[in-house]
Amino acid sequence: MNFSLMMKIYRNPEFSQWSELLHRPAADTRALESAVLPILEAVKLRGDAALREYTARFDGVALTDFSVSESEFQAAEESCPKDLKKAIRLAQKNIETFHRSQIEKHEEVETLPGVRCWRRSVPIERVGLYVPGGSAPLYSTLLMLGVPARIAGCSEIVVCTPPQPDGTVHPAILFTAKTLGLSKVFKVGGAQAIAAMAYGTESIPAVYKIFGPGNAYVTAAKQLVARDGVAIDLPAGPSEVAVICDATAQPAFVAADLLSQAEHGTDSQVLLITWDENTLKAVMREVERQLTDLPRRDIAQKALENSKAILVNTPDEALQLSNAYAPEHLIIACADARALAQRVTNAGSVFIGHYSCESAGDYASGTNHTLPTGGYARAYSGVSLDSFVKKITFQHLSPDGLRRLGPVIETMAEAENLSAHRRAVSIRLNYLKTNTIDR
Ligand SMILES: NC(=O)c1ccc[n+]([C@@H]2O[C@H](COP(=O)([O-])OP(=O)(O)OC[C@H]3O[C@@H](n4cnc5c(N)ncnc54)[C@H](O)[C@@H]3O)[C@@H](O)[C@H]2O)c1
Ligand SMILES: N[C@H](CO)Cc1c[nH]c[nH+]1
Ligand SMILES: [Zn+2]
Repeated sequence: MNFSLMMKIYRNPEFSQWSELLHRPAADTRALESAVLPILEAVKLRGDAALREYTARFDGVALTDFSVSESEFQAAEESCPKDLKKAIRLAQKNIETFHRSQIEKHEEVETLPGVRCWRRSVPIERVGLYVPGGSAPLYSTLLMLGVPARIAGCSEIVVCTPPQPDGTVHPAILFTAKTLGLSKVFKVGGAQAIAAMAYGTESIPAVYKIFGPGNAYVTAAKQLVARDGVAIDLPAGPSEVAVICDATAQPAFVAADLLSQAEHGTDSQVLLITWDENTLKAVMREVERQLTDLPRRDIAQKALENSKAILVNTPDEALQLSNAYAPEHLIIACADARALAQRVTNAGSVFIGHYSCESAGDYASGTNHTLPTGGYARAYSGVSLDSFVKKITFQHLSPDGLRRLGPVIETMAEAENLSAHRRAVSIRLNYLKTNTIDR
């Protein structure tokens, strides 16, 4: 058994090797941009006609109508297995519970007597949700995006997802959409779907913010349309997991977790970090064993080639490494997992202890699975209720409030040489004193 062929093993790496450890297989941004820009331009200029061409080219389907009809929703509901429907409903309930808990109470505060400030969360009216469907129909992503969009109160919710080779959408995606009360579902995927939601076409309405993960084309398209003023959620690219484990971990559990993200795509990356050599060896053996009967073995195997098993000296070093890497998902499978979790500074979502598998967060624990990848977890959060609202600030100054604050504003405006700013105050203060407008 030669597992070093799958995942590169690093034993007690020097600090000088860290940049290699933290490296992710980078997409060729230039090549991606030159593939994606013409798609965006074509959809912007030619709307549905361009969508038809790209859908034929990339998805192999000739479609005349992109919108999912009522009879297709009906057929999907009938063909979706009962136990799957039940599972989707339970996951939806948990995701709802967790995201409802994010509703903020905004307090009104008086910063000075007569000067009151407050904030209100206002839903983004038009949002577009991208549900990946290239290599797997990720209906769970629709739950992760649709539930908070609904709770936030977004009034127009557009869903785009690639058609299957027979021109339909996977029944689980349509059942989920129906359960969430989302009826605007379009059979368009890839960069062309992002362009359609950004610029609008004859059949697909333009939105103000685009959400959802996807492959490199989708992620590049989101970043490019953002230059045209459409908001995007976050860079959610190829899936990743880092597992920090000690000798108390079950190697079979850890291997299953690593493979669960490796099977997403050949560009996924997984990291094993431990200070126990025997555990490292046992996990690697398990990975090799479990790989043999994995239906998506070829994909996972390729992803493992990008992946690393790292033997560190101490738990401290494990955490430092993980914080520097900023994984999308971090599993801490250690005896004192909760204490270690307190010291996580960079990660999308953290799974604590031997029974908190990452798939729980992918589907049904309640947390959101749309998370920052590629190191963006250093500065970005995953999708949450906040992602679907704007927080508008309000203030009200009474005459007394302005009397108190006015001189401060005048002084500050003067120091910036902005006399119109100053006048906006002085003209009012003078009016309060003399009841006349000073010209
Ligand atoms: N970070 C997260 O939160 C998160 C969550 C779920 C999934 N993911 C990731 O999402 C990705 C899903 O990717 P996918 O490919 O399965 O589905 P996808 O829906 O993102 O992409 C499929 C589309 O790509 C387009 N496409 C295919 N080949 C093309 C080409 N040569 N040129 C231009 N466009 C092309 C097609 O139009 C197709 O419809 C995976 O990498 C997975 O790891 C990430
Ligand atoms: N792990 C993915 C996020 O990186 C989400 C997902 C959807 N289905 C299964 N997994
Ligand atoms: Zn997953």
